[in-house]
Amino acid sequence: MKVTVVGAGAVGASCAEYIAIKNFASEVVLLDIKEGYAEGKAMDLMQTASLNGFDTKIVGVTDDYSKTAGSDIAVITSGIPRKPGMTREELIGINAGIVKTVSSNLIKHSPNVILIVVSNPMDTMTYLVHKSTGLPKNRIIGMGGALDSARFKYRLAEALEAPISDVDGMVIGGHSDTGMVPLTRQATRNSIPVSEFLSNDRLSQVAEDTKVGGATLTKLLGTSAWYAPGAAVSSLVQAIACDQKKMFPCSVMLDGEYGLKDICIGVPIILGKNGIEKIVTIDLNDAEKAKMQESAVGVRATNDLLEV
Ligand SMILES: NC(=O)c1ccc[n+]([C@@H]2O[C@H](COP(=O)([O-])OP(=O)(O)OC[C@H]3O[C@@H](n4cnc5c(N)ncnc54)[C@H](O)[C@@H]3O)[C@@H](O)[C@H]2O)c1
Ligand SMILES: O=C(O)C[C@H](O)C(=O)O
Repeated sequence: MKVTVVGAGAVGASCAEYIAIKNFASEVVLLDIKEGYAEGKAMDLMQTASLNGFDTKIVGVTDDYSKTAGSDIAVITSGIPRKPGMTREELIGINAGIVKTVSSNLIKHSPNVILIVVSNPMDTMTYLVHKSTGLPKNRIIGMGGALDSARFKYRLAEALEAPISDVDGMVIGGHSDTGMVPLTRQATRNSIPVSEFLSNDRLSQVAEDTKVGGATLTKLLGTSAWYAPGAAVSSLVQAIACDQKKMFPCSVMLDGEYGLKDICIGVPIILGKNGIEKIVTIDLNDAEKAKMQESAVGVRATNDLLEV
């Protein structure tokens, strides 16, 4: 199993590290445009192999796509991150051009590749990859919901004063400060609805903290987060590589599901060796449906800024 990660910055390197530590891939190619940068990150990571006990070979290259040839899965993290006070949507001007070029280069050398889009604004970048590459829709997956759901579980566990392993929950909708839809009604602690333990106000607070999870970290760090994003991407890569048929909310092209068409937005999917094995439709109540539609309006407004 060969995996390419484009962008050897914070998220790309973290993602490569988690993939290696999980030890399911034979090779990870890390590619960056900055001369020597990916080579340096790859060498540093390889020097952790004997300490962390993995056999995955990590190779770094500077903008040489021939080294990515035959990749089964490629992750696109190239582009700029936001600074405190910015929205993800403000990154579109620079990142759209980068994501378009990178996805085209990847496909030239790996025609059967499954692409995972991470660069922000992620839902719109995923849409752009669909429109510019024409790849079958099962092979283009945007990563956002897996991360947002991990943050939701963190906030739920905090509110419940429970271990995170007791908690389950999912975030659907757009990967933006206002567009996320944390499914508080369906969240559970050991299969018991969390509403049995938390007041409506506390649950609303959990949802709001989840939605601004990325912005909160950006304010603290001066740039956006990388550990949880890297771990989330590595989980998606593993689900595909190991044909796990696991469910994650991901940004995928919809064709009528959830009443939406011609948009990439976060919904639950089953991930396996073919990429998207299935889009899962869950029963939402009227309030949740309205939030999803509102989220879609936001994503479409950003899509409208694309020149495709
Ligand atoms: N979807 C998500 O959940 C999620 C989570 C975290 C970060 N992000 C996004 O991921 C992106 C990367 O974040 P980061 O913190 O790793 O940024 P970073 O600046 O640390 O790394 C980005 C890297 O991309 C490289 N790059 C730029 N143009 C390139 C090109 N044409 N080809 C190859 N490499 C190129 C840069 O040299 C840099 O090393 C940002 O857009 C950020 O907003 C998304
Ligand atoms: O917040 C960001 O800009 C990066 C990423 O989308 C995140 O949620 O951490």
